[in-house]
Amino acid sequence: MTASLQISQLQLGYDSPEGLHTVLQGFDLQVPAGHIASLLGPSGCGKTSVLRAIAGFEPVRAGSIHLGEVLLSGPKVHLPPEQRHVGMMFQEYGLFPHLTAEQNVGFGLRRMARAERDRRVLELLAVVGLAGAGGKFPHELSGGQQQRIALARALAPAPALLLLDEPFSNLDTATRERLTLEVRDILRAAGQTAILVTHNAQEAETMADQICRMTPV
Ligand SMILES: Nc1ncnc2c1ncn2[C@@H]1O[C@H](COP(=O)(O)OP(=O)(O)OP(=O)(O)O)[C@@H](O)[C@H]1O
Repeated sequence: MTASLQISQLQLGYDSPEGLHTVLQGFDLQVPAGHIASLLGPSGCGKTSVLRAIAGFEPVRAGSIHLGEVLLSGPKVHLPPEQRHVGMMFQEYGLFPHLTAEQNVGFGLRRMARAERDRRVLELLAVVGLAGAGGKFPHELSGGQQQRIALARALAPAPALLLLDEPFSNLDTATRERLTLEVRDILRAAGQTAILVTHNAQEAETMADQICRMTPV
């Protein structure tokens, strides 16, 4: 079930030989359930680090991350990534090349009963407008189609929150603009809470209900 996100006074950093390299400090973000938020800012300001922290791949140095009522990360709390109900979609599509489109979409549903999984995969392929492409391999699909399959795969387990890290940056301008609108409509129709990372202001304005402008610390 889709959920709200609350990030309070988040601090993130990396250990270096000179000590802690702080990337982010006192960062707050509230995203109501069903909203699309965008993190917008120049390279290196910490956008990807915030997503990694939400997904559970980065420890938080201070502050907290709640998804609905659940504390994902906080002082002495770190829920493992697989227990967070957070989905992800990245710029490299990340599709498995040896699996068909429908096998890719069904990848996160392996624990479901076969019939239910098949039904969900067909439903998601239809949602992203690729109902007839389930048997194709990634190399038989265009970049835009691959990205739509990646979106279907990310949505299939019905994550509470979907993270999108520059998902359109490898695409040509026309495909990128079309897909931005399509993905926005799909997320809105699903009532999916989502966070989009981008350094493209126009993309952020097209997709998002709210924009969080970030600057390097
Ligand atoms: N694993 C790591 N170890 C050390 N430093 C890191 C690591 N990952 C990121 N950083 C540093 O953290 C800062 C923020 O990086 P991050 O990737 O979050 O920025 P970004 O805003 O997403 O940038 P971009 O738009 O280029 O992807 C940068 O200074 C980067 O060098």
